[in-house]
Order: sequence, then structure tokens, then C-alpha cells
Amino acid sequence: MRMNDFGGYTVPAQGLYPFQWNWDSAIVSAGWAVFDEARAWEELEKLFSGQWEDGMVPSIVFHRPSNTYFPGPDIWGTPQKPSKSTGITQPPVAALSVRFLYEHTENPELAEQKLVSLFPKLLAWHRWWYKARDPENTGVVAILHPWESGMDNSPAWDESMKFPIDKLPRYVRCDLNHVDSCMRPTQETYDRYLTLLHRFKAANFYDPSRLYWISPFRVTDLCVNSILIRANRDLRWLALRLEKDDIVKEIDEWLNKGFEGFKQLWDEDSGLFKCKDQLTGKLANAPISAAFLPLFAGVATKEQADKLTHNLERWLGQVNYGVPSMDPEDHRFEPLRYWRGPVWIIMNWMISNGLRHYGYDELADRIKDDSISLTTKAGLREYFDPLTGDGAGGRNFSWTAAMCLAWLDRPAAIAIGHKMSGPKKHLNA
Ligand SMILES: O=C(O)[C@@H](CO)O[C@H]1O[C@H](CO)[C@@H](O)[C@H](O)[C@H]1O
Repeated sequence: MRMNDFGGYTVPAQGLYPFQWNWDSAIVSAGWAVFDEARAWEELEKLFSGQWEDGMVPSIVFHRPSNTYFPGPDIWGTPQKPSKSTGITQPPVAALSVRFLYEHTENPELAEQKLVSLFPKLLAWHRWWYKARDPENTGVVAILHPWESGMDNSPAWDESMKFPIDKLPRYVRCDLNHVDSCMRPTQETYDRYLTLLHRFKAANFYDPSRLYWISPFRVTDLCVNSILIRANRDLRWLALRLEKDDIVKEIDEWLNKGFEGFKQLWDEDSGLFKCKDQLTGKLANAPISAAFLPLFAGVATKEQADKLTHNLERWLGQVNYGVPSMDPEDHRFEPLRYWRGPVWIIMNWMISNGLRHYGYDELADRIKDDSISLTTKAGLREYFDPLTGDGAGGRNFSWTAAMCLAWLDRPAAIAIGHKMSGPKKHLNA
């Protein structure tokens, strides 16, 4: 963590990801909290220093230049706001971290002060999600780029990414200088990432009121939506501390709508939740590990939870280390390629945490134990091969380190996300 500290923000991995990434930083701040609280708050403040006027918190904030990542600030070309950044966002984990920091603080005065200054920023971001990404009031929000999901290369996007590729300015990828191409997205996938970027840039520099309507990629993603619901629960908990009753009511509305919205993502045939293409109305035919995240959100019914765990046990029976990012029996499963098979410790944390809330302690423990085995065996890698346990992708990876500190090294009762709160009717778990 100290090694990747670039001065108030932590890069996910040197070289490969040399800027401040949004959901990485939120998780990393929970790791800092375990041994340097002031630094933990600073991480979040630095992230929110990149917040846009309309409330969006960008997926990457480019605090200082680097030529080891593509696409960097010159390609994104966003106006200085106040730092340069991307024009898209990432899963809203930050409210979870603020609650974790606040609840476990050894310096209540500092925590109170930071909460008061960060709360309106968190609220503005959550409001942005509903305004900019659910203008049709469905209860669930849209992502407009695979990078927004955090699971960039997931097979869940394969169908929705079949839009025509635009004529692009010539470009050179940097990721392949750091990681073997067999682990990264294909060239065609990158062309589509870039097509979206350039179309959004042409829409008056990522104007949020236009992007939703013009994007050829518009998907209801399980990862963002589950995290948003869980983050709403923590934002509500924080609003209660600050005695902001009107805001509690506003959040309850989001939770009510969210419970309804998630119903359209359940696929009874497979016993899994699925992402949904909003433009075709079809569920994505891809059994991915985010299917289990509605447990983390607390929106799955008991019956759904039973079916999910049945599937999860089958998946775990096929690998040596869980949880693979896609069903290992699916023909598209690739144990080493980005989001198409490998294990991510942050996904394990969310799945294990959700299972525990639903009372599946044995499975929750198994996933935690696998995560300990993987990080012990292979080190702090970006992700891991579920068959061999080998590490892959970036090395000395910040959020993997943070997960060791804030989750794996701690008893469940004080780990990040130990408590799922909210009104009784919103607690299926
Ligand atoms: O592949 C990339 O270039 C970037 C694009 O944002 O995405 C990967 O790395 C990020 C930093 O660790 C993570 O936040 C994402 O979840 C992960 O998929």
C-alpha cells in the first residue's frame, strides 16, 4: 500500500494502472483504515476531488501524467474538473468505505468531521446515478461502457458489444507491455471500447443528459446495481447518524424501486441473476460471478438464494479455488482471461459477505479460505487462475492488499461490510 501511494492516492498497480481508479480507491481506503486512518480519509477525499459538478465520480482521475496507460487524459480530453479524468464512472463502493471508516474509527472527532464533508458528495453521486442513468425510472441503473462495470471483459457484454466499430484514430495499447495478451481483452474489444469513448466525447464532452440516449451500449449490470443498493444501505445508515430524515426517505425510495427493478434480472431457468441489455430487452446469456451479488445487495429472496447457492456449489465443485468469474462448465470459460474465468478477491469478498448475511456460513467460509490460500500461495496479484491457483495480471496489486487487511485478516464481525442494514422490509436476508 505504501509502495503504491502516489501522494494522497493509491495507484492500483504501478505501470499497468498508474492513476487513481474509482472503486479500487474506495476499497483501498478500507485497507488504509486498518493501520492509518488519516491516510484512509485522504484517499476518499482525493477521489472526490475529481467529482464532476453534476455529481458523477469518474472511473479514473488523472492527477499526474504517465505514459504507461492507454487511454490517458489526452485521449479522453475532458475539461479540467478540477483534475483531468475519464468521462464515465465505476461501481459506487465509496459509501461502504465511509461507513467502515466511521464505524471503526479510533478518532471519532476526525471521523465526524470527514463524514460531514464527504456525505453531500456521496449523496450527489448516488443522485447522479438515478438521474443520469435511470431517467426512465425503472429502479435499476444503466452502464454505458463495459469499463463502468469494473468487469470490463465479461462475456455478459458480448452480445451488447456487437455494434459497428467506428473509424478510429490510430492508437497503441499499453496494457500488453505489462501483461500477456492471452490474459487481456482482444483487439476487437478494444476497438469497441474506443468507439464508445469517441462517441461520448463527441456528445458535447460526455454530457450526461445525452449519453444515456445516444449510447449503442446500454446495459443493466449486476455488479453496479448490487453495489449501488448496498451502498444506499450504508448511505442511509450515515444519513441516520447525521439526522437527515428527508434524505433517509429519499434513499428508502431508491431501495423500494431497486427491489422492484431487480425482479426483471432473475432468470428462473438457470437459477441465476443475469445482466440485461436495455436496448434489446434481453437478459445476457452469461452465467457470471456477479450473478451472486444480489446476495450482497440483500435483494434476493430466500428461494432465489437457495437456487444461487446450488449453482455456486456446482461451480466450486469444478475448480480448486473459488469463485471463478464465469461458470467453469460454460464453453466460454477461460481460466486466465480477464473477467472470463479468473478469481478476483474483491468479488470473493462481496459474494462471501452476501452469503453470510443469508446464513450460508459454510460457503462463506469456504470462499474466504480460498481467498487466503490464493493470496498466500501467489501473493498480491490482480487475479488468480481458479484451477491452478497461480497469480495473474498485475503484481503488487493495491486492492488485493486492502482486501487482506480489511477482510481476510479480520474476524467477520469487524470486517468491511460486516453489517447489512436498512428497513426490515428491505432485508430479505
Ligand atoms: O483494464 C483496464 O484497463 C481497466 C479499465 O478501467 O480495468 C481494470 O483495472 C481497473 C484498475 O484496477 C479495475 O478497476 C477494473 O475493475 C479492471 O477491470
